[in-house]
Amino acid sequence: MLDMIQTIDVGLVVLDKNYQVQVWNNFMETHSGLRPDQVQAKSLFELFPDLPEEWLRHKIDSVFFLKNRAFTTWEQRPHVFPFKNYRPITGTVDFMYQNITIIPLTSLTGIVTHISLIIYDVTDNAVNKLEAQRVNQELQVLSRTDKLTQLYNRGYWQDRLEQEFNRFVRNTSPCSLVMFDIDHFKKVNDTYGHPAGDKIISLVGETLRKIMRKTDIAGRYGGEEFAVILVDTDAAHAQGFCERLRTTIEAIKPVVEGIEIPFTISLGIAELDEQTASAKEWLANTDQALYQSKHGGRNQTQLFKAKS
Ligand SMILES: Nc1nc2c(ncn2[C@@H]2O[C@H](COP(=O)(O)OP(=O)(O)OP(=O)(O)O)[C@@H](O)[C@H]2O)c(=O)[nH]1
Repeated sequence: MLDMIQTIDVGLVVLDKNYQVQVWNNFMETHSGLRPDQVQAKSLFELFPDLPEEWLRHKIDSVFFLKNRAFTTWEQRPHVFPFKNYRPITGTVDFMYQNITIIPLTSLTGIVTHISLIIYDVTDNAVNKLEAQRVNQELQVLSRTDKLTQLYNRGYWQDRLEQEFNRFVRNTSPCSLVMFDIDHFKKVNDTYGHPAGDKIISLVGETLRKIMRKTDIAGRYGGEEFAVILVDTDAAHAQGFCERLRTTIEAIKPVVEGIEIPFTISLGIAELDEQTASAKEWLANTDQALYQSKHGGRNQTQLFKAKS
């Protein structure tokens, strides 16, 4: 029995009521560097001052008291014992991830005199799961990002528009929607080529990201059309934002492959109000304001006004 306990590939520690070590198997010796005779009858917390003492005492005490098993997982606490990780495949992490089971050891008279800690090395599982989570998160970001501008793509942005509309219905803090479009962009493509056009689109995305607030929700709505939800912003402040964006873009005069390509944008704004029945209507109102800017001579901002 003792031979078996010594050679199994999990850690086994038996503690008495004073947290003093009674059994310390090979696994524990190998990973801690402490021989059984060095730990025998010594308090676990003196041997390992870095252990999460209060938390572990609480767990162990409840096993003594309730006579039930307790478990801790690496998701709650990556490791309890600070053992180094030597596994070849998951060698990128420094510490061994651990799951621990705490088992009450009952005497013939039914009293819990000792508890046993079983320590499982779950580094491979943990690292694989963390890696899968990281990749999923990355995929999620990629699936909602427009490659050229690093803004949200149309699909994701439209979901956010619906969300903001529903939020407004609940708490009515002001919210404005801006749509804008690069003026005479067909001419830019036709004159300087599609790659130059792409550079201009990406430059607009970059400028927008610099000017907007972190809480604003910006997307590339179409080819050379952009949309921004200005959270907590009324029409007057949205107008200030639009003019800042418009004049900044007008002043850029980018040079693409040695040629200066000045360009401008036209913008439309609609502040959300109680008369707006849906996100779709909000978008249509904003588009109408943008249309007025185009027809008013471009390079300007127009505000949607509901017909009275
Ligand atoms: N380079 C590039 N061009 C695009 C992209 N998406 C759409 N376009 C082009 O954008 C142009 C849009 O042209 P129009 O809708 O006629 O509008 P416009 O020329 O900007 O004129 P106004 O909007 O009326 O000022 C078309 O030539 C499209 O081919 C893109 O991703 N890259």
